[in-house]
Amino acid sequence: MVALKDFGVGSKSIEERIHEETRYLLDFFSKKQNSLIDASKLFPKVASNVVSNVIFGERFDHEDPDFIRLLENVQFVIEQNSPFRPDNFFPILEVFSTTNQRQAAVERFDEMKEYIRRRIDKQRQTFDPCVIRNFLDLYLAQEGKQDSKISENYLFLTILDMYFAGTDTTSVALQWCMLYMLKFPDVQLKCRAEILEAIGDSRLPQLSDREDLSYVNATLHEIQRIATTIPHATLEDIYIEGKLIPKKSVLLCDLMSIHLDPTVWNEPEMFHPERFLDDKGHFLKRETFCPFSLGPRQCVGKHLGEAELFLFFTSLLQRFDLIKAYPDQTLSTEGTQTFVTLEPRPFEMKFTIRS
Ligand code: HEM
Repeated sequence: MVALKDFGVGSKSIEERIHEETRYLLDFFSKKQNSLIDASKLFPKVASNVVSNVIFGERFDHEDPDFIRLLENVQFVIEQNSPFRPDNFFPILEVFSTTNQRQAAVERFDEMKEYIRRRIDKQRQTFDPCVIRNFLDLYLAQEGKQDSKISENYLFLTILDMYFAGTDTTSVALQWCMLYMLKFPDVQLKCRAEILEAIGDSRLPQLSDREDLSYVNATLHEIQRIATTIPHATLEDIYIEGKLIPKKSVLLCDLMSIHLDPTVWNEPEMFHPERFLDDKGHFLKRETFCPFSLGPRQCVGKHLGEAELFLFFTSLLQRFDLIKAYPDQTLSTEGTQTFVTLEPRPFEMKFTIRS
């Protein structure tokens, strides 16, 4: 995980990996002009494909049966082990969970392991220790060494963790981005104007463009004030302000209490990208903005997540008008707390090539 902290693992940069997925998306939306798109179905595949690219060194076609099965298995195993299952809160309910379910989770996990094992074997044939191409190569590079830190089981669990932590969070953040652009077309116009002025439309946006896009940056930060949370478990009894938190408790950090604190933010319920701009219109960093949490256990995928949001958001606005599915469509900005993230209510939208 430490090696992955900036996800610059391998010969391809984060930017190249995200650009590969971006090109697919741009092509997909160009072909689907004026069709209704359900963002909640598309963006999980987009986000997990970037994770796939980090792990396996290449993206999958969205219809590839191996990719679909891999995602189904990841989802199934995660749901079976979720700290949010009712039987985690009320252990008595465990008597109702069937052996079949547990057995099915074990079988899915084994199937996934088998798939990853096949990929490792395939990769072994072209492996060159001097050229680390992706996460699996990192594993191959230290396989069999005496001081090796990654066992095969650790590798499987880490891959599961990456799909789990890197899919829902990024996909939900992208869905919020779309929703806010539909809801606030004036902000959408301002973002696009800034993108076209700084970059034009003959090349894809790059991470180095970030400093020239203060308003876009401010808008992304403002959208991300609607935060996501991911749980931790305590390894031992701990005391916080005299209160005992017993060993093995699942802890959630309520980031929204920081992002919506009226003593910190003026009218926190209002969508107002300008709060992240200074008097001169330059991007303004705010210490109380922490969608990736804080401290040693903050999100290890922070740089990857930020890069994905920036590159997908700017590339889509550069090419397309994001428009409501129906002119009188009402869009709620109230979220639903599902699993670990606050998701927008399902909505459809259209992408038309910029007028
Ligand atoms: C917009 C996108 C993302 C957001 C908002 C986000 C947010 C978070 C948050 C709030 C945490 C909990 C930190 C804590 O409890 O202190 C977390 C943990 C984590 N995230 Fe992310 N994340 C995003 C993308 C990603 C990506 C793309 C990956 C990797 C592929 C990733 C991997 C992880 C992992 C492995 C952890 C657990 C870290 C630990 O427990 O030490 N995240 N993330």
